[in-house]
Amino acid sequence: MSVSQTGPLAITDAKIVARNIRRVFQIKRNGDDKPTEFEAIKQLDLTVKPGEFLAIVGPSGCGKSTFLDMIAGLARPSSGEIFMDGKKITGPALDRGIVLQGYALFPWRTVRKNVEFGLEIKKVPSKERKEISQRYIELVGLKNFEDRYPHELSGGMKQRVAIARALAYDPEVLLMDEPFAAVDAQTRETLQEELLRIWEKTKKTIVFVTHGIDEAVFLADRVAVMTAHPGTIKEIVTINLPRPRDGIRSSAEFGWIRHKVWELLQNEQSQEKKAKPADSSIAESISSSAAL
Ligand SMILES: Nc1ncnc2c1ncn2[C@@H]1O[C@H](COP(=O)(O)OP(=O)(O)OP(=O)(O)O)[C@@H](O)[C@H]1O
Repeated sequence: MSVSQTGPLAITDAKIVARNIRRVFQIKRNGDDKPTEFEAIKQLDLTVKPGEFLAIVGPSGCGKSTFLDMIAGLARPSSGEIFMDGKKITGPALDRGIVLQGYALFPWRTVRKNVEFGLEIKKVPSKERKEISQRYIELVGLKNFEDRYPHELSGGMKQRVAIARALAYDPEVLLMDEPFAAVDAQTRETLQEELLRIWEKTKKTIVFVTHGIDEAVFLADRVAVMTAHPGTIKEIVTINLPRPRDGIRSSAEFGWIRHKVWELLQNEQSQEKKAKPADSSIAESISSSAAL
C-alpha cells in the first residue's frame, strides 16, 4: 500500500496533515473592473501529531487565522488539502472545537447554557448535559458561576467559558486563535497554566495561534514559525523543555529557545520590510481593511 508522506508521519498516523496549501483572496477595489488576486498563503505543509500541542507564530497578516479557519473547515484552501485522521476536511464538524479571541459567547445564555451548547447540538439528554457541563465548568475554575450571564463575567472568566464550551462536546482537536489576547498579563499566565493542566488531563491535540513568543514556547511541544506574507512554514522549533513547566519561564533554556524563535520572526519582519516597496500597496490596503 502506498501512503502519502508529509514530514515524518504518514497521513493516516498524523492527526492533521496540511499539504501544499494555497489560499488566494479575490480583492475588488473601487474603480477596478476585475478583482485582483491576493495570495495570503502559499505552499504550506504541516503535520500535527496526535495529542500534540502545536503553536503557530508569524508576522501580522501572514495567514495564521486563515490557516486555522481552513483546519476548522470554515474556509477552503484555493488548492492543496487538509486531512484529519486521514480524512479530507471539507467543512466544520464537532470533532474540532474552536476558541477565538473575542470569546464569541452567547450573551443570552448563562455560563451553563453556553457550555451545553455543543451538547444540545449533539442531542445529549438533559441530565447528562448537566453532568458534563458541570464537570467542565469546574475544570476551568468556574464553580458557583453557572447561572451568570457573560456580561456579569470578567474577560478571563469569559475565556474560561469559551474553553469549557469547546471541551464539553469532546472534540478531538482544539483550535485556538489568540484565545488569551484580550486579557491582562497575569490572567493570561493563569489561563496558560490552566490550559496545560486541561491538555495533560484530556490529551487533546491543540493547534494554538498566538503573537506571543513566550506563550508559544511555554505551552507548545513544537512552535511553527510562519514567513511574512504570503505565509508558509519557515521553520518548526521543537520545544524540549520538561513538563510540568511551572516556573520554567525564568530558566536559561526557556530564554534560549525564546530567543531562537524571536530571531526567526525578526528575520522575517526585516525581510518583509525590504520586500515592501515592490508589492506594498495592495498588501497594505488589504491588511488595513481587514484590521478595521
Ligand atoms: N476575507 C478576506 N478577504 C481578503 N483578504 C483577506 C481575507 N481574510 C484575510 N485576508 C488577508 O489575508 C492575509 C492573512 O490574514 P490572516 O488574518 O490570516 O493573518 P494573521 O496572520 O492571522 O494576522 P494577525 O496576526 O494580524 O491576526 C492578510 O493580508 C489579510 O488581509
